[in-house]
Amino acid sequence: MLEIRDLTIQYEGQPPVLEHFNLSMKKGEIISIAGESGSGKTTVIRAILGALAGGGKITEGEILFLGESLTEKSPKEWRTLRGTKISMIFQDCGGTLNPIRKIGSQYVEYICTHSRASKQEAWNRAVQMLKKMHLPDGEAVMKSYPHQLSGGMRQRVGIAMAMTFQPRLLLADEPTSALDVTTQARIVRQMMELRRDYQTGIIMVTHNLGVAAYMADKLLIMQNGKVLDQGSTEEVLHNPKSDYTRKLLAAVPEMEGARFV
Ligand SMILES: Nc1ncnc2c1ncn2[C@@H]1O[C@H](COP(=O)(O)OP(=O)(O)OP(=O)(O)O)[C@@H](O)[C@H]1O
Repeated sequence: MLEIRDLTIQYEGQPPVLEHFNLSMKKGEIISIAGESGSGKTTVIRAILGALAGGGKITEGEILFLGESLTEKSPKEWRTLRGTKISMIFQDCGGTLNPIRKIGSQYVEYICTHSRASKQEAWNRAVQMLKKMHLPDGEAVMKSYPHQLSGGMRQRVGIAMAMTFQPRLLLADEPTSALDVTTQARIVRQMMELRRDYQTGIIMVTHNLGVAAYMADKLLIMQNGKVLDQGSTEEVLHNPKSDYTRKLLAAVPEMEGARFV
């Protein structure tokens, strides 16, 4: 479904921040990218999204999604893909909601921008998605302002929005890092339910190897723009090739059972 070949990315006037990056992803797969701050994790997913920050450029390589080259797409074509076939969630999706507008009006607008749904259809669709994310009273959430919800609830609204069009690929940048452990665990389980129900593939960037180990089929460990370890989660956890991965693993206090940090 997604093939990244030999991808190299540079920000203006700097040496490459990502070098010869490769990744192959099947439908419905969950891939985690872990590694220290500044290793290039966010750059990878922003490149897939066609939204590299300030002056970031792909200088080599290509990204193929559903057999088509993304790197050859115009910004307009890329925008069409975003929000329907490829979606993204952030560390604090709630923070991207407008604080002075109710969730309902923002969610309905989002659906109407990306489809031909009427406002009523969009409202119903939104409530249904909120229910899917186990928000107890979707109607009440729709009538709330973002600040009236907890961080975990806002994050679930963000994930519900991102999943509305049942994208083939969900890019998640530290989706649980800002939350307490119990809420993290709940959101991790809910993301896995979404994969099960919609066969959405997920690429998740995380500092948290516990979350990565629990969720991912494949694991990539990065440092300084390079991939040090890559393979099935089992393989990387039990037979790491690099000293850096071994060090990261030794620093995870507990990875079994329901503990994610
Ligand atoms: N807009 C930018 N302009 C210049 N350099 C940038 C920009 N964004 C990122 N970089 C550089 O690219 C490198 C990789 O950054 P990136 O954000 O991809 O790392 P990361 O692994 O996601 O880190 P973190 O875990 O802190 O988010 C870093 O050296 C960073 O300084």
